[in-house]
Amino acid sequence: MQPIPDVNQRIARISAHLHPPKSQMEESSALRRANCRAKGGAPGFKVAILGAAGGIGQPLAMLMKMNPLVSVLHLYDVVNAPGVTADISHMDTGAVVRGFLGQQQLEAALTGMDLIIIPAGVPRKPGMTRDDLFKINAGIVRTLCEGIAKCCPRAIVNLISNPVNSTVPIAAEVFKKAGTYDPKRLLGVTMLDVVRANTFVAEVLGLDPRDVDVPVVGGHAGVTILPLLSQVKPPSSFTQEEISYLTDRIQNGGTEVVEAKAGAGSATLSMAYAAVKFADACLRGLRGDAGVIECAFVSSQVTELPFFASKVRLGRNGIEEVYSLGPLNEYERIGLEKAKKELAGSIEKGVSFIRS
Ligand SMILES: NC(=O)C1=CN([C@@H]2O[C@H](COP(=O)(O)OP(=O)(O)OC[C@H]3O[C@@H](n4cnc5c(N)ncnc54)[C@H](O)[C@@H]3O)[C@@H](O)[C@H]2O)C=CC1
Ligand SMILES: O=C([O-])CC(=O)C(=O)O
Repeated sequence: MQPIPDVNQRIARISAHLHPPKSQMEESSALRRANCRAKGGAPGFKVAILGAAGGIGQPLAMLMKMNPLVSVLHLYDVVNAPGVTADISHMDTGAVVRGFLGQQQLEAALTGMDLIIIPAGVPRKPGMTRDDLFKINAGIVRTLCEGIAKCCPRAIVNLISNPVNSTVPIAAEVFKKAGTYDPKRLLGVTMLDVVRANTFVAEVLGLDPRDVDVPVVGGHAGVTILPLLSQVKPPSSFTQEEISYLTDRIQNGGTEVVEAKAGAGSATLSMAYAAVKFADACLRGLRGDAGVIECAFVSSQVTELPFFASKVRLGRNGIEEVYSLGPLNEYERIGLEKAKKELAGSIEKGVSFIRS
């Protein structure tokens, strides 16, 4: 049982809350309250979301607040972070929530974190490719990663901002430049491709999606998204028509949502779900759980390309093992060649953004 604080201590605490020092007065009341409630020593991991007020960021923050592995949740954005923080902080779950607004609070948001999740940046509108986002998102990712290199270089980074095929190489180059790069700790989030593949394959097979596991390799844009239907669990066979339909639907799942939202953005809710599924796997790995395996876009020797998405085993140091692709059929081998060709250009574009 917690010891009951004596009356003087309680009055002092209430007084500090009502009359905070000037620096705290200048912060929003949401930040002040979250700070008052900080528990410090609670078990669990410290997680920061960068871009927490956005379409993905908000449901992601809500779901991470519900995750029992999280003890501290930092919500950073360049707009509306105090509002989202005040809102999320009222949920009666364990994690202590703190908000951080604007570049001048980035370092405070990052310091001490175990896991950083980055959904910051602009989304697509109909007619755009993910690569069309490079112009704006490349600079955003660079700035945020410079902060990570300075304040929490040992944190695991889950990068969601598009184009993932280029933003992950950008992050790697920023970390290399700062002398902090650890390829085991940088993961591009491709989980939504797996989530979609499980859903669409389950629909075709008449199964519960929770019982289906589809490896999706390559990258996270169009033909670089390569579902390996020959390796679906439970083992299943498909007609050529089903294979063409499923491959096309999985590769264009993002565009399906962008078009349905008709200018109001891209996938946010399914992405938040996928991001939490992936972050939870990273945290279970950090905790030391055995056999945590998910697909992600990572530094890789599986092909001749420096980055590639495939199954990885997550552990106390981030990525413990990157798995090879396993046996591919002829259709998948052709798909792999197409994927590699496009990926090579996207990776190079990211690398040269920092080097040149
Ligand atoms: N990897 C994946 O599977 C997926 C990736 N995405 C990508 O995620 C990104 C975010 O998408 P949405 O949340 O829908 O966009 P959004 O526009 O709703 O939210 C983005 C948030 O980032 C914030 N932001 C902008 N610059 C920032 C900076 N310098 N520092 C911190 N925060 C900053 C904005 O203020 C905004 O709150 C997009 O690039 C999108 O393409 C989206 C879906 C799936
Ligand atoms: O399609 C987009 O622009 C967003 C995204 O990456 C996805 O939903 O897979």
